[in-house]
Amino acid sequence: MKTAKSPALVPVPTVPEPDPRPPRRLFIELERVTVSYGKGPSATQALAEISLQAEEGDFIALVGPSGCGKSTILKLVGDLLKASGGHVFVAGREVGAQDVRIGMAFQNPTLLPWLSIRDNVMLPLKIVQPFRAEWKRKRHGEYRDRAEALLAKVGLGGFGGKYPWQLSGGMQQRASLCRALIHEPNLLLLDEPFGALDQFTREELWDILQTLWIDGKPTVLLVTHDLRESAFLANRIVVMSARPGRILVDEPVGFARPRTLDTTYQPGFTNLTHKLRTLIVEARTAAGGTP
Ligand SMILES: Nc1ncnc2c1ncn2[C@@H]1O[C@H](COP(=O)(O)OP(=O)(O)OP(=O)(O)O)[C@@H](O)[C@H]1O
Repeated sequence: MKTAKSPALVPVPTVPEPDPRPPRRLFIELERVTVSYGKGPSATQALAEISLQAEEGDFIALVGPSGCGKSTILKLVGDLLKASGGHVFVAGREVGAQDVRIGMAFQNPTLLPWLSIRDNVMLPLKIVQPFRAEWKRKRHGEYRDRAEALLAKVGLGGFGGKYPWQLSGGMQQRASLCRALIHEPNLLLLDEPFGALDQFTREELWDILQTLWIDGKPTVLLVTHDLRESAFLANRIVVMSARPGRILVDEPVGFARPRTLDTTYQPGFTNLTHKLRTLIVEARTAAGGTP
């Protein structure tokens, strides 16, 4: 008598599940870019030929020896500097050809001393379209509420009416982060934003920045000398050689989000920061610097 074959024994062809995530767009592309400052024999070659790509929503940390051209890359992508050679594309067009909403923060919070914290934070809404068109109508209502909500998110609820000089350095830097993010930028350029802060405040701000990035998913380029900071925040760490800067390593960082300070004590984390440190020490030594 024939018995029916157990269906479990028949191999079922598997069709791959469609990936529910939309494909990510290439957002930044540096194609064989070089930069020299000045001309003739006194010119400084800041960047050797470099190529770098970032997808929409990437969080990339740029690390490397002092003077290797990290800030130069931010200036190129922010259209504050023209490349000497090669091409810089942002949002699919040559940089500058298309309006991209950019937020920036630097080591020095650069808040305007004659404006309240709230007015400092609202500044991009006064300047950047499409917000600018509605500035007069919304500055005392919706925009003010938006600034207050963001300030509350970084622990500055109730400080909107104060002036920069009434706040500590860490509080000013929080406000400067709010100003960088109030207009919901697609691109966030951060140049050592926590470099002048003590370790505890810095770690608090990592957490805040991570939350803001998870919420808004801007593409971020972060310049930092703090390797723990780079490994805590970034999903890719780009290590550069000494000047003229080249890209030595493009290291993916896969720790689960949200990362916490506990993440920084895991062996994988310390191994990564150790590896980065070794690379940078080697790069400095190769360039004749102190190991
Ligand atoms: N406007 C300028 N004119 C001349 N040289 C410049 C100018 N800006 C930068 N440089 C030089 O170009 C090189 C790269 O500078 P950049 O600021 O990009 O480096 P960096 O890696 O961000 O440095 P750091 O880590 O010390 O902040 C440095 O040697 C710097 O002295």
